Amino acid sequence: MATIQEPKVIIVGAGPAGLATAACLKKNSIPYLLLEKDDCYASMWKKYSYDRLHLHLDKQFCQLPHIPFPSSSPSYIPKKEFIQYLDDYVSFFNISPLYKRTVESAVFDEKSTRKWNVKVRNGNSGDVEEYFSRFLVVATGEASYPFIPQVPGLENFAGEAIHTTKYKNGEKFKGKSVLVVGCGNSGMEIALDLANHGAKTSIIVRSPIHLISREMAYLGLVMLSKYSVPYKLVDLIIVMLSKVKYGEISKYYGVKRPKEGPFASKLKYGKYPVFDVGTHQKIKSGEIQVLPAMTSITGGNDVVLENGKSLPFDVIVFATGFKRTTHNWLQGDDYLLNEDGLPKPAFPDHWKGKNGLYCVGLSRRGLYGIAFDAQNIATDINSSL
Ligand SMILES: Cc1cc2nc3c(=O)[nH]c(=O)nc-3n(C[C@H](O)[C@H](O)[C@H](O)COP(=O)(O)OP(=O)(O)OC[C@H]3O[C@@H](n4cnc5c(N)ncnc54)[C@H](O)[C@@H]3O)c2cc1C
Ligand SMILES: NC(=O)C1=CN([C@@H]2O[C@H](COP(=O)(O)OP(=O)(O)OC[C@H]3O[C@@H](n4cnc5c(N)ncnc54)[C@H](OP(=O)(O)O)[C@@H]3O)[C@@H](O)[C@H]2O)C=CC1
Ligand SMILES: O=C(O)C(=O)Cc1c[nH]c2ccccc12
Repeated sequence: MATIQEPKVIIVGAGPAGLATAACLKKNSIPYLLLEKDDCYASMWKKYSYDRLHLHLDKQFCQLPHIPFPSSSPSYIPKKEFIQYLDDYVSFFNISPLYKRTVESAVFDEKSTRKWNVKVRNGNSGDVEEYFSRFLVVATGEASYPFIPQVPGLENFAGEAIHTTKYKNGEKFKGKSVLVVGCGNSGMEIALDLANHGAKTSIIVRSPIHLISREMAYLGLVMLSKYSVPYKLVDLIIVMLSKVKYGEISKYYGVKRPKEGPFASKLKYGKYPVFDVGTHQKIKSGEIQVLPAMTSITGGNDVVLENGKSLPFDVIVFATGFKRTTHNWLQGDDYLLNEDGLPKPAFPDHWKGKNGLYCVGLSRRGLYGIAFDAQNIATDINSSL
């Protein structure tokens, strides 16, 4: 029986960030343990996202360390093909997460030689297991907890109310009156999918938004990553291109663009620009109705809006994003992560905490940011051994 080396590193979360970190540690022959609460890796992609999802950045900005996408892949990778890429990645690096293991506490013990003490609920047996390591990597994602706002009367809504993580496609909603709450990339693309499937679709837009094309995002990222063009100038160019293509958006959305540019808004406030993949045309044509914020639900199916109007719906899809729950289990970290589970240190030093604590995939730079973080973490741990 091979002796199981005590892991030098415990990685929490087997999404793309945890997988990338595992691969980079493996490249440095550093033993790790990868803990995952679900029954598979990349569950957000495999189980909790909708059918028509594509990577909305060019593939060169979405690959994980050491393995490029096949040259035959399209620029914007469909979900199924991205999952295949992850499957190949896991096989190549022989990554074996420990599944159904929810980390319930991680405590740093200065006096112990083993430093991080991680308690885990085994989803199969219900038992609490204990693991120890010198280093701990938080890879639990920006989108680890589906957020549904507290809407007065929601508990009595007579129709169906779901979060985007439960939405696959619009087939079963044909002919139904569906309200999408939230106009981020999930909400805008799901509204398009619903309209394409014959649902009577409305979407709530309550805050300023940036509407850009995938090509504009590509131009922005190339300017930033390859030519180090200052953010402010990139944002100025992107907003100008957006105005040329989409005009004054308040005419259709009832809101203006934010004062700060798309890249600045994303990095400072986590407000992502909306990549238009066809929704704008349906909003312009009136096929998708834009509504103001909702205030409550009354009388079974009626949604009350902030303009005082009340409209009946059969279905509500909450495209209201995600929160993090790191603060529920990570103890003793007063440096790296804030109450919202995001890094306090500014980029590019956001991935390294104290006492051997690291985070990966929390820099609001998507898969591109994951590759950056994972390689830095493995290099830093390697230099500490
Ligand atoms: C719908 C959607 C589309 C996206 N599209 C893109 C895109 O096109 N391009 C791009 O660059 N980025 C995109 N992103 C952003 C993000 O970069 C990627 O989704 C990527 O999957 C993030 O990977 P991750 O590993 O950081 O997080 P996740 O994929 O969320 O993985 C985190 C893992 O941690 C596990 N976990 C959480 N808490 C615990 C715990 N306490 N114990 C054990 N395990 C735990 C979860 O089960 C999960 O498997 C998208 C995000 C979403 C939600
Ligand atoms: N590759 C792709 O094609 C896709 C990528 N993504 C990515 O996944 C991540 C998550 O995106 P997404 O799921 O859209 O979540 P986001 O957090 O990006 O968007 C949430 C939206 O919900 C709105 N909202 C929240 N609460 C309310 C409320 N009470 N009433 C009305 N609106 C509300 C927010 O508006 P407000 O600003 O007013 O709070 C915001 O517009 C992002 O990084 C995104 O870029 C998502 C889908 C597709
Ligand atoms: O899609 C996401 O969640 C991402 O964070 C991908 C991403 C990386 N850099 C960006 C710049 C503008 C918009 C999205 C992204």
